[in-house]
Amino acid sequence: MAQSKEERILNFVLQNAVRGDPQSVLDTIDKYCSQKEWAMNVGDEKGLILDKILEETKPSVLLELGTYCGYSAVRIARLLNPSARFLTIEFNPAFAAIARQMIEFAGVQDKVKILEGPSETIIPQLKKKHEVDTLDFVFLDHWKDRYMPDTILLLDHGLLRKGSVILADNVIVPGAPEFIKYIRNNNRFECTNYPAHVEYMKVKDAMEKAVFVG
Ligand SMILES: CCc1ncnc2c1ncn2[C@@H]1O[C@H](/C=C/CNC(=O)c2cc(-c3ccc(F)cc3)cc(O)c2O)[C@@H](O)[C@H]1O
Ligand SMILES: [Mg+2]
Repeated sequence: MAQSKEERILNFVLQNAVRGDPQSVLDTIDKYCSQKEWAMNVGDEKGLILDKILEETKPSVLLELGTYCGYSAVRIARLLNPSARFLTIEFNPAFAAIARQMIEFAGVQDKVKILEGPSETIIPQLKKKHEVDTLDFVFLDHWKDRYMPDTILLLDHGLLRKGSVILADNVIVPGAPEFIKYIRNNNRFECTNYPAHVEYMKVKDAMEKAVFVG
């Protein structure tokens, strides 16, 4: 069976990165995706914005929507303290399998748990089935038309508390206009925009941080 792009990225990492070294996994994915095949990883420029916000927030309980190949899961997990709990939701089984191998190769498997399935099904299960009380940090990087409904779902299920940080990728390209309209006009969130570029391209993009004020 012909290999998928995602399998090619994973194999390039397995053959070129250093096992147990998350930074080498990130650098190797970025090298492959900037030189050989573009892929929708958050990348290093927006990744550094993500790193800075994580270091400011120091979250203990985190959720990511849209694992894909696991680049941002590795990026986030490498900065967490051992007691932190990080859940990432992915509904494509092939991508989840690749991400699992990527996370294990990077050596961060003890900090990340991949939950396979659609976010709208899993979010309502987080409290009872996954023993989550509230989330300190949420990274939105899945289908862009899901950012708003899933944010509302998080609110409806009492998963946000005063100070919870939501960080959304791609608010310019591909764009998440209804999410931006919703979150910037909702006085329960304080929003900050972080201009950047689409990963591995010169096209302008941005990330949006929304802090829940309770
Ligand atoms: C049902 C809810 C739900 N539940 C669970 N998992 C879900 C899900 N909905 C989606 N997934 C998974 O998330 C990932 C999708 C991510 C979608 N991301 C972009 O489309 C994107 C595009 C560009 C770009 C494309 C073309 C350009 F020209 C420029 C930029 C750049 C970026 O950074 C981008 O993130 C996949 O793994 C899905 O399986
Ligand atoms: Mg993205």
